[in-house]
Amino acid sequence: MSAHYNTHPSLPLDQLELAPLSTISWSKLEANDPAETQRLLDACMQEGFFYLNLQGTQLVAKEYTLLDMMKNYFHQPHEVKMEDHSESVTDGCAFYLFCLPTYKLSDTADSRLSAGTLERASTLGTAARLALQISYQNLIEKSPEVPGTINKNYELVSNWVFNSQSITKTILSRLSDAFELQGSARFENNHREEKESTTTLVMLHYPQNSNADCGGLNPHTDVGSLTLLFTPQWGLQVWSPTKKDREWLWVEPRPGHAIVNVGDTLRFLSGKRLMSCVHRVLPTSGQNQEEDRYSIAYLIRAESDVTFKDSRRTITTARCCLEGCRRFW
Ligand SMILES: O=C(O)CCC(=O)C(=O)O
Ligand SMILES: [Fe+2]
Repeated sequence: MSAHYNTHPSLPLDQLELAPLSTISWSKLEANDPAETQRLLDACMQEGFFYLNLQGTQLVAKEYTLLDMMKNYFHQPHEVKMEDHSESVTDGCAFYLFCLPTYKLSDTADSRLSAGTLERASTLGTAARLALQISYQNLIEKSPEVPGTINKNYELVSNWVFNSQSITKTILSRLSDAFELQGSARFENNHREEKESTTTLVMLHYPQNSNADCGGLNPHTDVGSLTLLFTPQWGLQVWSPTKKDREWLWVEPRPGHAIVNVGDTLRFLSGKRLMSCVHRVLPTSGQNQEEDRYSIAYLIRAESDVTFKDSRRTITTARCCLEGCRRFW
């Protein structure tokens, strides 16, 4: 099954410079191993990106089943997909064209990029990628807007969301421990399931043959708290925050592992001690998307009312942060 996705058309794999990301063990984190918590903290402070070894978990067991569901969905005729179209990008359950909320580069990210790399951001209006998404809240409330495909695969999708929620909440809790945070200051206590938030599962399709102007995903930091990403395919790059000569490094897809990154909200909630690293997706040949690419991103976001100081030291909320980003694009 995985062979259908695990290709890498014309990338010279032996010549790619890979991001040297740490690998964190989920089983050790779950068992509350103090050394693993320290390694997690180091990864989130230095790179803001790490591999999470999830071998043996339900997410790894079901990854290709979910990818196959996505593949079947996205291969339907345009008119069929448009039945699930919705203008809303934050309220969840939308299939939408050309309007994925790729996030405004935060000021902190901005200063880490050269003008050259920012240029790609301006091509965003014609982006070719498509997304099927469902918010945590709409899913558990079984909102009437839940797209048919998700309703038909409710058990698969809801188990994916619950597992992703539990894993990302545990990571937040370990980071709170590492910072010795107490009570309402603890990160996980700002991400309570019963409170309103825009926590969302986004299933992405980068169509074959989209070219460099509209393919991929422009450089950005994620606006939320943590992103738990699964993809068996190449394309993701991170802007190295540590290398002196600052360059784009490829993130190798690793079977059995998710790629986790810190978003701006968690960066600000941590008083900027955690890093939200700039990343992007390139069409596989650099010019052209040589094959359909699929990725699954679980975006855990703080409760909409949670306040924090942004990079201008202005007090803002997770909700305003997201709305600002949508206006920007
Ligand atoms: O598709 C990918 O590999 C990355 C997606 C991403 O960066 C995002 O959804 O914010
Ligand atoms: Fe992202």
